[in-house]
Amino acid sequence: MPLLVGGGAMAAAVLVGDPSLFNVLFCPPSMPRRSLSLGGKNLMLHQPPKPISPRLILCRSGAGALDPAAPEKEIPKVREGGRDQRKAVRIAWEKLVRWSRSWRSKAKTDVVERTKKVVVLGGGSFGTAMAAHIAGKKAEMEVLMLVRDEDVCRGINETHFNSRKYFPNHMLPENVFATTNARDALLGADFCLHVVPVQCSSSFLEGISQHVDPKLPFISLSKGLELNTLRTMSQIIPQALRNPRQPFVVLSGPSFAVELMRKLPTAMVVASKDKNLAGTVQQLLASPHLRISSSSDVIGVEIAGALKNVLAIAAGIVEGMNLGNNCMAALVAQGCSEIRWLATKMGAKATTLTGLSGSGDIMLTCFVNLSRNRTVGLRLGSGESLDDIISSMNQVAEGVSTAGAVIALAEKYNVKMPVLTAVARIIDNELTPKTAVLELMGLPQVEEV
Ligand SMILES: NC(=O)c1ccc[n+]([C@@H]2O[C@H](COP(=O)([O-])OP(=O)(O)OC[C@H]3O[C@@H](n4cnc5c(N)ncnc54)[C@H](O)[C@@H]3O)[C@@H](O)[C@H]2O)c1
Ligand SMILES: O=P(O)(O)OC[C@H](O)CO
Repeated sequence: MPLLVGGGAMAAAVLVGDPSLFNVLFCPPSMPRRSLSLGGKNLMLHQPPKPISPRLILCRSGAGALDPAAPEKEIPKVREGGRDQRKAVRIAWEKLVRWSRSWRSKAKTDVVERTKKVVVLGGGSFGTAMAAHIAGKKAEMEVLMLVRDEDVCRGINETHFNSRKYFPNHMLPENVFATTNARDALLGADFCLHVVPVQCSSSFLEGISQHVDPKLPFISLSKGLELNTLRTMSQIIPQALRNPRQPFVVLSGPSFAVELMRKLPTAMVVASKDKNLAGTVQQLLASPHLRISSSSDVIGVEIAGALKNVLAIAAGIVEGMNLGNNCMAALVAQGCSEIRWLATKMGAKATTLTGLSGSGDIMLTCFVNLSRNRTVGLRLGSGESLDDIISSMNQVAEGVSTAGAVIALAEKYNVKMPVLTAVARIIDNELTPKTAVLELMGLPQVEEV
């Protein structure tokens, strides 16, 4: 693949046709160059001295890629440089390793040691993946999933698979069990993971509240806003349980269930008003393939997690309409600003919005086809009706309901949110994707804020 040199060439490549035909790179003037005429324009070209391939950086991928026992492929040297420079880099790396080791030596492990039982509310895609993750931390720990479906329950207990809709190829650890009985599920639990879709969480929790210990810490993984009340999970859970003091943390960030299940490296954030509880849950969940940061910004993490699903629908629409990469980048950047405008007015910290639960999850959900919200958008953009899309899906896409709630919140906090409002209008079938794009492109050209 030829390599285009310099900004002029890059602009020219875009003008003359398909930029994907080129490796585009800025090179030092000392590199040998040749010129080429392309589409009537003279471009400077050269072949790279060595092939530059992502494979040199990402040697291995997939499940088990982090297994320390697996043989390491030799990484070819791709960078020339003086001995002093290499030494400086090595020293910087060694400093990082020492710092990391001293942290790890101080890290507490008592939470996992003293945890005997974890209950997981919700037997869907993410509930199953998180149950498997926690069970993998200690074989003696009981991880009990509360599910609705008797068949799913039997499948998990008898075959160790949740294969009816999810993960037919992933055997669950032996210490994962299931029940349909809320009392049995909650009895004696040390922690509770809440992984039920937002719109049905309140009624579900009201139905089981008599079995919930008022001191049981709730870890919420559900991402969304309740449609009519505009509540987040940190409001829904204590209200449904009629206990304003129910210990609560929210866990969010870029994390597709299937990748967690495959033990691929993942990073998330826990947020709680109770710093000790955030630290405790961090310890409970962190593993060699799951990094957990902590935060006190509950509203920031919740709003970012809820709104990224609506933005992912917008990104899918752009993809479905084949509007190109420029459009996608512009849309996602605008969406990030809209999320920041609303979230900061609601009290979120700007740093949260550029962290894992904000930018991290926005990148994952807007750009990766595994996202169900993006898939809804993609199908809307390709001309399918929302009813057809929803009736053919067997998993939740939280952004569909959250879209309506966002617009009500935007009004309440007096924030203009053109992209997210357009998504809500498309979902309400009041605007076609095409008209929405034309209207968004016609908005006043304003100063960037
Ligand atoms: N799947 C992921 O990769 C992922 C990652 C991070 C967060 N989440 C969040 O986790 C939450 C759950 O997502 P999921 O992927 O597990 O969804 P899912 O559609 O795979 O499963 C939903 C589960 O909730 C149960 N459920 C549905 N309605 C219910 C009701 N009325 N009462 C009780 N249970 C009910 C279903 O039986 C099912 O077990 C969502 O808020 C989602 O945004 C999902
Ligand atoms: O499949 P989605 O769109 O619900 O996204 C799943 C997770 O939220 C990704 O972090």
